[in-house]
Amino acid sequence: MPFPIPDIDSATAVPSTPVEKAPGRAAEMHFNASLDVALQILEKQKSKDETTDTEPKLPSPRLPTKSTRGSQEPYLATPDDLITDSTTCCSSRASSASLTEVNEEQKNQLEAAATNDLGAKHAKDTEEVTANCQVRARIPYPGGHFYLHAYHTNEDKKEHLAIVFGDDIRSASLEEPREGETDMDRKIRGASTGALRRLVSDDIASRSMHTTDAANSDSDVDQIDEYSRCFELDPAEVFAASRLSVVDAPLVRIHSECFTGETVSSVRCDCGYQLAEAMRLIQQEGRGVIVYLRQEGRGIGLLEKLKAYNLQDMGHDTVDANLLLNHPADARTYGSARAILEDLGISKMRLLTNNTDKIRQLRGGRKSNLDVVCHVPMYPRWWTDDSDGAQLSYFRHLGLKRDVMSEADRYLQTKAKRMGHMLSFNEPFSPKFLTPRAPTSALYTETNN
Ligand SMILES: Nc1nc2c(ncn2[C@@H]2O[C@H](COP(=O)(O)OP(=O)(O)OP(=O)(O)O)[C@@H](O)[C@H]2O)c(=O)[nH]1
Repeated sequence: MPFPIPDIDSATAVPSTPVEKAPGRAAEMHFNASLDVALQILEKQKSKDETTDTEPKLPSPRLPTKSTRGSQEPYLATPDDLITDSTTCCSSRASSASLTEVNEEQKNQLEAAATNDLGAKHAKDTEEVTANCQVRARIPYPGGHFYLHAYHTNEDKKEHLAIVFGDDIRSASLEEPREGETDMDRKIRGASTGALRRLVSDDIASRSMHTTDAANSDSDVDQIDEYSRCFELDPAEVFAASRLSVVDAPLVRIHSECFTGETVSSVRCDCGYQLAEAMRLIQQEGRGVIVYLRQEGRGIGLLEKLKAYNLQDMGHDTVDANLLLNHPADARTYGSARAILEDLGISKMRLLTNNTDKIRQLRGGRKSNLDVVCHVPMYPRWWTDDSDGAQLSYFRHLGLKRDVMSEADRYLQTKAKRMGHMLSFNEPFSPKFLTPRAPTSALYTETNN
């Protein structure tokens, strides 16, 4: 069920403060801001320790700095380490008793650092990004097939991907002729040849298929009422959003790489589930795109994400763990995603997400002509229905009853509380908090007409 997008500027918990700076300078500012915050935290912790030493303390994490790495001697960082060694691993700079005891005030400081990060990130994302599809190949999938598109962009050196359902969604850059290439060369990279080439080129030139009116029949009134009530939205708006067709505004998911969640089925997060669910929903409609960005660990990379996991095991949530490692809470940008969607001829979309920052960034940017007409929430199915066969493997890993808050639930709760994600929770965690299940089946069957 798609939703009109609420007022995300006021709803989000992570405010956006645009910073008019060049990317390099922005990164430097981020580093300095984070360093300042870490220093302040250490100073505060030190003076607190000197004045009130009555509170019981958790054991302090002992992280080696560059000078002691390799020795068996445990080492506790001092503020001096923070200023003298800017090349040392971030975690060593932030290590102190404060890692295990981040109080409210410190949390606010970390939050402020996160805000600076977001401003810097938005400034960076105004750079013009172009995407070039290198190859397209058909991938058999239960119930049909999709086309995997591998892209190069001028933003980084990674191979970003587009998982495309629907034969009519074509990449303009892939179809462009390359100097000296034969028909066989074109076939090998998945571009069209002969008569098909002319057809596809005409199609790409007109892109007329994206302007068809919505044509679905009545939606389920009860479900619309339920959603309107739950999210305090105007039922008329919800109804209008539910009538958008797959041709007019296809389902799109912008997904960020998560090796742990997707490849080794970790249930510390909901990433693996979300990818599978997005593929299921889009395949059900028969048309849509998943842009798969190689922004592992919200852009900090797998290695740093694993360090963040260890901090989480010491009691920090995903946001604080990133900040304590001197990374932004979320380092991702969406310039490549915008460029890929534009290359695929997608101008309007229903975005599968709960993330307000993602919506804002997709709509923003200097060159963006993209229209996110509504968002389709990604509720974890295990909140509402644990009998769905499609999710069996997930539940096998999860192995939990619904009244227990899993690690993935905690991860989702942090996203809602601290990152402005549109997910609702009741406290304390109990089955009562369950949000009504998205009435996707009824709606998506209708839009298939
Ligand atoms: N740094 C860090 N990244 C994580 C962690 N858990 C998952 N990720 C990464 O988070 C990214 C997915 O982002 P999420 O915040 O879960 O979701 P989202 O894409 O922002 O929002 P939705 O569109 O609503 O799913 C992937 O790149 C994961 O690798 C973690 O604990 N720390």
